[in-house]
Formats: sequence, structure tokens, C-alpha cells
Amino acid sequence: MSSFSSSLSRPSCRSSPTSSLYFSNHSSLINGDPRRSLSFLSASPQEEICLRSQRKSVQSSVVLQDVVVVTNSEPAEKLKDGLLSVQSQEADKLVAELGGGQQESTVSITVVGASGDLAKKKIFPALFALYYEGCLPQHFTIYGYARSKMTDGELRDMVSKTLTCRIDKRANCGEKMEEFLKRCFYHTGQYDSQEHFVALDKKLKEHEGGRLSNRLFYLSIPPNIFVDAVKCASSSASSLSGWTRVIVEKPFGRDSKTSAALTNSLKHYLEEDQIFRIDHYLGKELVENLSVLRFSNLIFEPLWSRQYIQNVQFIFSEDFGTEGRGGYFDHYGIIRDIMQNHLLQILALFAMETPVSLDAEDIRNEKVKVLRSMRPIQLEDVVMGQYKSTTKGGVTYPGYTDDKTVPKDSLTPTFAAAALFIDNARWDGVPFLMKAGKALHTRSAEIRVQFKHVPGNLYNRNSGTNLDRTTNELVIRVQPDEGIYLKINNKVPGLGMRLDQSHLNLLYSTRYSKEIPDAYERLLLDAIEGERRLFIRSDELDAAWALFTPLLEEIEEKKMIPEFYPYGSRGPVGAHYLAAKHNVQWGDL
Ligand SMILES: NC(=O)C1=CN([C@@H]2O[C@H](COP(=O)(O)OP(=O)(O)OC[C@H]3O[C@@H](n4cnc5c(N)ncnc54)[C@H](OP(=O)(O)O)[C@@H]3O)[C@@H](O)[C@H]2O)C=CC1
Ligand SMILES: O=C1O[C@H](COP(=O)(O)O)[C@@H](O)[C@H](O)[C@H]1O
Repeated sequence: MSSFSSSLSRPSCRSSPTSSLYFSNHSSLINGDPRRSLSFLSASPQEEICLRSQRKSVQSSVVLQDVVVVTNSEPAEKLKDGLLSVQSQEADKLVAELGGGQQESTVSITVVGASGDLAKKKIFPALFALYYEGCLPQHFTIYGYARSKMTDGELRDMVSKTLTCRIDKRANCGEKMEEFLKRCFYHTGQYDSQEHFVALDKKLKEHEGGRLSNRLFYLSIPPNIFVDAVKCASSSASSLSGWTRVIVEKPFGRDSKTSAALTNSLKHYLEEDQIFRIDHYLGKELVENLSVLRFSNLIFEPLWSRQYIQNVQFIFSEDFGTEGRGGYFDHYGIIRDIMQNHLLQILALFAMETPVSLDAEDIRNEKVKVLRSMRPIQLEDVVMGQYKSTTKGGVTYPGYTDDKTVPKDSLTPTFAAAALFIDNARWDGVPFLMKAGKALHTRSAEIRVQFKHVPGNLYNRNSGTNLDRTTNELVIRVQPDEGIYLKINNKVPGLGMRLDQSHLNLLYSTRYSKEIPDAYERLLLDAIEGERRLFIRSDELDAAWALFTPLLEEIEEKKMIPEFYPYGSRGPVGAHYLAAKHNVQWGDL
């Protein structure tokens, strides 16, 4: 099976010891010096070094058992035979020399809100996975920061309970966990205390040991304290020698006004390029693959328009309720929690024009353009629901308002469906339907592209009476059971002429033996590398809020009452009427 790479490709960080040459074009420059380039790299099995330079500058990758550094002063043929191989522990020194005596660097990652749910569930496990894969730099330290009193040992205990190894990554996993935990520390502090951040800064400096310091702060805290934490981190714990970046978790405000206020406050302390607004759906494998599917397969891009596509559906469903997050959720609701960010981001990637390049700014420019071409959502194109308690098989499932943190008379929607339109030449008149809900019958996220009917189809009479059932549909299943399939009409084998609909099916678990990395791994690594492509730029955020704010205000002003649906059902029937109004049938029925 062949595999290939591009300048955006990320070779698996710690390549397994092998002598294969993947590809090499010797074009990356060290310190911009056109006479010298860096090909690289791998780690020895004993000591991992993930020598990963900016992907913009490194385009070649030679993977060998030892760390390998080559310069393009050698002709290509000679490089293959005469690679300069060094012991892994010497690699940094050598690279520093090649880089003109550049200082060794270190990355300190501070998880602000380390005692919380997201930190435990996602951030520490993702950092460990990156460490296991050899993707973290040689010199790195992880600090947990929160108000809860904890020792380093207690943090390590807490974190160790969350770490797992992938099924295909069992070798030395226990050892790796131990090594990783030794790099994790904890600092107790208030989020608005300069003094506490000064103390953190002091500890970070001790670990950095005089190396060039790069610092990443992950704000895993409630949004009302984002600005306090950013203020303290930037004034008292910024790096003085390297970069300082801040990952901000959603929600980025509740509407255009509050989002703009948050952006302004953040920009008071940080430059836009220091702010990494995370939308973890952009880090999901199948969402990353959307552009690959579309732009690297000739068969799809020509069909990607109103000429062939009848409608597109973005569907998110969870088979559990707000469980434990009712307090947060009630203030936001499903439209802000899922549609305005996760589903809209996927829609923008789906519908944007071809970017000039894969550069972050080129992609984000196209996303902004398509978002700004969209019509603000009309209330009559929205259906809302809220789950109610139900008893099934002797088990009673709670309703949304049974959650103690939710007001009994809450009108917050836990389900919504909406029809959106893009007023540009490519998509004029094509309904983009979104559906998102909690406490439904299943957990899934998918994109469904329903194509138009075949004009004058010769085989209509062999396909049954319902023409809608014979349209082609491309399904991108984001989760679970990641896969892509295309529904096609096919002749049922036999002497007669009968057609049925079958699937051309790319199921990831059967095609690829590798386990799929969690979205947070990709995004954390991108933030460490300064790759902004999958993070939300402030103008994208403005455009996203501009679409939803008038609708949200109207819903709140009019105190719209959501339709009730039983926990574990398929959601309110109103969603079907909405689809029918736009001549669409939901594909997930
Ligand atoms: N959990 C999830 O699945 C997801 C979360 N997010 C977002 O990520 C961020 C973190 O989420 P999550 O971990 O669930 O949040 P938590 O509610 O668990 O809060 C994280 C930490 O912040 C501190 N904290 C909580 N409330 C307050 C408060 N009122 N004032 C000061 N400090 C407080 C607590 O630490 P201590 O008391 O020790 O200081 C807590 O452990 C939030 O912005 C959330 O919206 C986004 C997507 C999914
Ligand atoms: O951002 C959020 O996402 C989760 C769903 O994420 P997933 O990766 O598990 O699909 C959702 O449960 C939560 O309400 C929302 O805030």
C-alpha cells in the first residue's frame, strides 16, 4: 500500500526503528540559510527526541533508527549512502550547531484549571499520548495550576488514573507513564493573583534551566475567569526569551457582543497570534480529512456545488444528557454548545472555496468568506426540543430539568435542528441542515451529502417507486466507527434487472491498523508547533456569531418553548417537518 506526504504532513513523531527512506527533497533551510538544510530525524529507542521543526520549513523526512541530520551540501545520491548519523543524546547539540549556535529550547505547558473535568478527561491523557509518540520536545515540563490544594504527588496520582495506552501501543507503556508523570508538577494559585503567577514563573524558570523558554498556557477554566487568568499569565509568567501562547476553550462568549468583549479583553494582553481558540471538532480525524477528500480526489470537487448537491446535513447526537454540566449548559443551550461552533466550523470547511494554499491564513480566509456569505438564520427555519424523563425496561432516565443545577422552568433547548443557506454562486438554494441533540437514541456525528436525482434515469422503473431512495449519498462518519461511505445504485446480481442501494465503504478500523488519535492530541501538538490552521481566528468567530446572534436573541425575547422529547428517542418530530419544508429527508433515519 502506498503512502505519501506533503509539507503539511506530520510523520508519526517517534518513528519506529526502521531503515526505510520515506522521501527527501533537501529543501528546508536552517536559519534561512539557503546553503544549508535539515532533513532529519528519528529517535533511538532508548532516548526519544522528536526533532520536529516548523513544517513550513522542513519538507523532507528521513526516518532511521538513530537521529540523523543531513545538509544539502551533499548531493542527493550521496545522502542516501552517507547519512551523518549521531547518537540521539548528541542530536540537540548538533542541531544547535547547524542552526548557528542556537540555544537549546524548552516548552512549559501549564494547564490552568488542572483540577477540572476537561483537564482530567482530555488534556493530560492527550499530553501523555503525545509523549508516548515522541511528539513532545526533549525538554518539556507540564504544570497543573488551580486553586485546589494539591502536591505534585497528588497531581500525579490524579493524572495517573486518567492515562491509558492505545491498544496498538502497549510496549513499555507503564514505564512511559512513570517517565511522563515525573515531568508533571503542580502549583496552587488563584486565577487572578499576580503574586501566584509570579511564583509559578519562578518554578517554570527553575525547570527551564536557562534554556530558551517557550510557554503554553491551556485555559481549562470557566469563561468568566479567562481574562483574569490571561492577564496574570501574560504579565507575570510570560516567556522573556521564546514564545508564549494561550489555548482558550469555548465558550467564546454567548453572542456577538460578549464574544467581541472577550476578544478585546484578550487582545489587551495578547497578540492575536498568541491566542489559540480551540474547537476540538476541528481536531477530529475525519474533519481533518474533509479537505483531503474534497481537494485531492478529482471525482468529488466537480460535484461540490448546487448543480449536483441537493442538500447537506451535519448531525450531532449524544445518547446521554447534560450529566454534571447542567449549570454550564443551561446558560448556553445546544445551539451555542454545538451548532454555532462545532457544526458551523465543519460546514465552513465543507463549503469554502479552494484555498490558495494549505497555509493557516489562506484556509481561514476562505472559511471567513463562506461564513460571511451565509444568511442569518431565521426563526421559522429552527426547531428546538428539550428531553424529558422516560422509563424504559424498568429504568427511569432523568429529564433535563431533573438536574439539580438546572432551573425547573428552564426553556433551554437540548435539541435543535436548523436550515441554513449560503448566498453565493456555488451554493445558492442548497439547504444546509444541522441537527444536534443530547439524550437521543445514539451517539454519533456525521456529515451527509445528498446528491440530486439522476436526470432521465433509464433505470427508474427497476429501482422501486421512491426516487429519493435512489439518490447518491456520501456519508462522512466523524464518530464513532469512523468511516466514509458512498451510497450507490447497483444491479442485484442475477438474471433479472433489479437495482438496490449498496455502499462503497471505507471503514477506518478495517482499512487502517492504527488507532485514531484524540482531537486534543492533534490540537495540542499544533499549538506547540505554532500551527494555527485548526484554531479559530477572531474574524471567523465574529462571522459565526453574526449568523446566530439575531436568532438567539429572538428565541430568548419570545421565550420560545422547546418541544419535549423522551430521553433516548430520536428527538422532536418538528425536525422532520423542518426537513420536509426544504424538500429533504434526514439521512440518519
Ligand atoms: N468538560 C468538557 O467536556 C468540556 C469543557 N469545555 C470548556 O473547558 C473549560 C473547562 O471545563 P471543565 O474542566 O469542565 O470545567 P470545570 O467546571 O471542571 O472547571 C475547571 C476548574 O476551574 C476551577 N473553577 C471552577 N469553577 C470556578 C469558579 N466559579 N471560579 C473559579 N474557578 C473555578 C476549578 O478548579 P479549582 O477550584 O481547583 O480552582 C475547576 O476544577 C470550560 O471553559 C468549559 O466550557 C469545553 C468542551 C468540553
Ligand atoms: O464541546 C462539547 O463537546 C462535547 C462532545 O464532544 P465529543 O468529542 O465527545 O463528541 C459535548 O458533550 C459538550 O456538551 C460540548 O460542550
